[in-house]
Amino acid sequence: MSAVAPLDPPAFARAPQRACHVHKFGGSSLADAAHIARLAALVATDARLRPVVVSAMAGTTNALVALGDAACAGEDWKPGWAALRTRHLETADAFESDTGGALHIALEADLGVLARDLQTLEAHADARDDDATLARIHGCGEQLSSRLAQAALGPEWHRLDAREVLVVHAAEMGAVVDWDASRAKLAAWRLAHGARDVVITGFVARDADGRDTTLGRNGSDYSAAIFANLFDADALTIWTDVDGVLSADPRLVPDAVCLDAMSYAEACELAYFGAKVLHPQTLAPVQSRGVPVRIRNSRNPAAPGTLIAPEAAPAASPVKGLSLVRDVAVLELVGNGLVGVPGMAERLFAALHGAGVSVTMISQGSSEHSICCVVRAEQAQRGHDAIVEAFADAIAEGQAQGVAMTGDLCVLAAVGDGMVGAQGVAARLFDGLAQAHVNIRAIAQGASERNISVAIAQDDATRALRAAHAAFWLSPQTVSVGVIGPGNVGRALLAQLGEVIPALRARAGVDLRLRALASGRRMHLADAALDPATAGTLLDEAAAACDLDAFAAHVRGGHLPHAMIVDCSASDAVAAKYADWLAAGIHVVTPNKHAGSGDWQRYLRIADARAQGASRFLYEATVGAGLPVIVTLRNLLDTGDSLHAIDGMLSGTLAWLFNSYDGRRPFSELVREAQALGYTEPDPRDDLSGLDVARKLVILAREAGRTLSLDDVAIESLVPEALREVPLAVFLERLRELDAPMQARLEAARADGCGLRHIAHLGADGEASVGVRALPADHACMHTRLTDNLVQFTTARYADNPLVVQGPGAGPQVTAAGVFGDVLSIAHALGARTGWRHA
Ligand SMILES: NC(=O)C1=CN([C@@H]2O[C@H](COP(=O)(O)OP(=O)(O)OC[C@H]3O[C@@H](n4cnc5c(N)ncnc54)[C@H](O)[C@@H]3O)[C@@H](O)[C@H]2O)C=CC1
Ligand SMILES: N[C@@H](CC=O)C(=O)O
Repeated sequence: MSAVAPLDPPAFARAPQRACHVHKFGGSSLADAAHIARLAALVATDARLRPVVVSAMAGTTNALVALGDAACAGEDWKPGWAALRTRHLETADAFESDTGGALHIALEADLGVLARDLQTLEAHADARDDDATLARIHGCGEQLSSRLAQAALGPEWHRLDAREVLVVHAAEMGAVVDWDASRAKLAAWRLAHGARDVVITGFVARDADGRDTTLGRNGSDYSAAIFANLFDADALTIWTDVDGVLSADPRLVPDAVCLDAMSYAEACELAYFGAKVLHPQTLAPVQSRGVPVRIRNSRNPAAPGTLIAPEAAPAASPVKGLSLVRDVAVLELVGNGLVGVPGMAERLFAALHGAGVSVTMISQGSSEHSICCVVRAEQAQRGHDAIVEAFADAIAEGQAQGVAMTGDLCVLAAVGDGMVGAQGVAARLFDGLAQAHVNIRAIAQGASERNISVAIAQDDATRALRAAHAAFWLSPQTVSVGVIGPGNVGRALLAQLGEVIPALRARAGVDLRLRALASGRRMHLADAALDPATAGTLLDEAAAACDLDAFAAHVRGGHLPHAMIVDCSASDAVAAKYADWLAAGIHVVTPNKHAGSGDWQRYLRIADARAQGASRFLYEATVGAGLPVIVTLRNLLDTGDSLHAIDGMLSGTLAWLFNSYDGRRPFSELVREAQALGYTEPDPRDDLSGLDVARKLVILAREAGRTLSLDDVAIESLVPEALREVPLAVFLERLRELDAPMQARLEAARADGCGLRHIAHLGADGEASVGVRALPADHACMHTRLTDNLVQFTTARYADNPLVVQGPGAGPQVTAAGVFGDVLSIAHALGARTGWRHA
């Protein structure tokens, strides 16, 4: 009997009439009659010899295990048996017309055997020790499903009960195939049945004494690989319900990608580390012959799937997949007396072996002061006690300090052939985990370099997996974005994002993903990226009530490396959240002036929070909309200049009003038009009262290091006293009350040869004022157009001829562009990350 698949099978078994392609269908591909019919259609197009290996119908094996347990416990198994019977017979109805009743008869016969076995277990306690009976019960699902598949495939197809040919024996590491015996039996079977296509039961086999057995849970994949070897197949396709092998568990990592190809070694590493690629044993029978295995989706046959072959072409990322083993514990033997003493490791692992404890990961520092290993949580106490016993003498004599056991851990493994000889891969992994604030408890990498494993707290598992995935598969400039306030500016920003995001991703690697949107009343949170162009429609009555904390938690808590909130509201309540968001590592961008000009203590808290969260707060659009006003001032100061004064026009609305107002149209009519054009604040009184300009002046003064507050600004308001406190709607109704005073003011200015402009001034001594001024025709501010802002910086360097920034200072499009500019300058700065290269 040979444990390893022989490379040279007997000649009679090696003489295929035509090329051979083994197909294996899992339970999900046999869920019902429609699936089974699809199975038949999928193999129909294959011109090669087609051995088809089937699992039981989805859920059947679990049901059979439960029936066996019930019978052993003397419980009533009949309702469960009847349900299985009904399911299979009803499925058979879809195919029965083709087989003239034979199918039902055959199924009833299998179900009869099942019932008899269950009865035996129920009635005879001593029969419960008979593994063969249980194996027959557990493997009954494949008997039934193979009959259904055969009926769907057609009368020219054979059916092979694998127990007739497959001989195995149980071993510590699972079922071992007796290749010579199996090959001889299959050859005899084929001689008797001809070289026709054949449906084969997966999972089941017999031992050398002819007793029924199984290949263990998920053994159908193993069956398929064994038959691919026995049939000398050129290819094996495993049909399942996913498009192929993914880079990580998609339930935990929404960005997991389907891999085109991987090597046998990579597939084995991932399988051992919990990724549901293939049963760990599966590859051995095909590996010895170099048979390529393709994992495909029977529900989406158009997808090419994942090819597993001896070698895989290098991929973009050196790491091919990430997997998690949950519920593990670290056992650590510590002792000064262990240093340099041969045999300590041997004693420890012998103790674990003796206790039947399997070791998942091993790590020992070169100091030899401690040895630690990771074991399954349910075996941890047993392992701990075994090590304590094995080292009882050393512990008693003080040479070993004892054995520490740390539970609630999991192991995250990064796997890939591309890691071999590559520098910087571990750095990238650890950097990703550090950015996600994940603490690493133990590290292991074998000399094969195909696998780096880290033990981490179980609570960190999802965050760690996402961070590691992002580190290898996502651009470092991938940002989870939440937008607040889809009004004039917010809507324009969403439209601009919608137009530019694809090009940004392709050209610059900047991957902005809109995952949350909120108005004052509603919010919509999404895991996958929303289309910014249409996202506004999601804030209908069905959307959730707006909760800014939940909003921020969602934006931050995603699977993406960075988070950013763009506040396009004019709300002080939203601005009050910035410090918390920044401290939590969320970048904030806004045209909202409340934070920059509001309470001084809050302003200071925001500055502290930026440092605490290593996050950025940009607000260029708060002054001059899309104009580079704040950045100009910052550059002047950062390069050592000192500010003397700021003068000019800081309101787009008031600029447009006074540029347009010549007395022919009432002032109130122009105010309504400015509002309709999106120039005004949500409440136009903020503009007319001078408050909006005062806010901008405070923002600039603070940028220059001054502790100015709104109360320090002398503000002239254009809003009559009687209209200052009334509701907005009433104010708008009574807007005409502005007309007479404004007409009088214009006429007085004209009488002096002047025109009207709204002017802001910040002086060297901190004096600040905003209000309407009558200016001569040759004044620079009289040569502005439409919504032009004109900001004049008088500084030490620009003392005689001030530096001027001029251009449109209001309007949704230009403001949104200013906001977008801030978003991009943050995203671009996120670029640098540890690279890798091959030695
Ligand atoms: N319109 C312009 O030309 C410029 C505007 N800005 C600033 O941009 C911001 C937005 O201006 P507009 O779009 O014109 O105003 P808008 O009134 O059209 O839009 C404001 C949006 O904020 C939302 N909102 C209000 N309170 C909220 C809250 N508590 N939580 C969440 N969302 C809330 C509203 O539902 C609305 O969607 C303001 O802060 C404004 O000062 C800055 C520069 C120029
Ligand atoms: N309403 C403001 C908009 C920009 O801050 C203005 O008119 O300037």
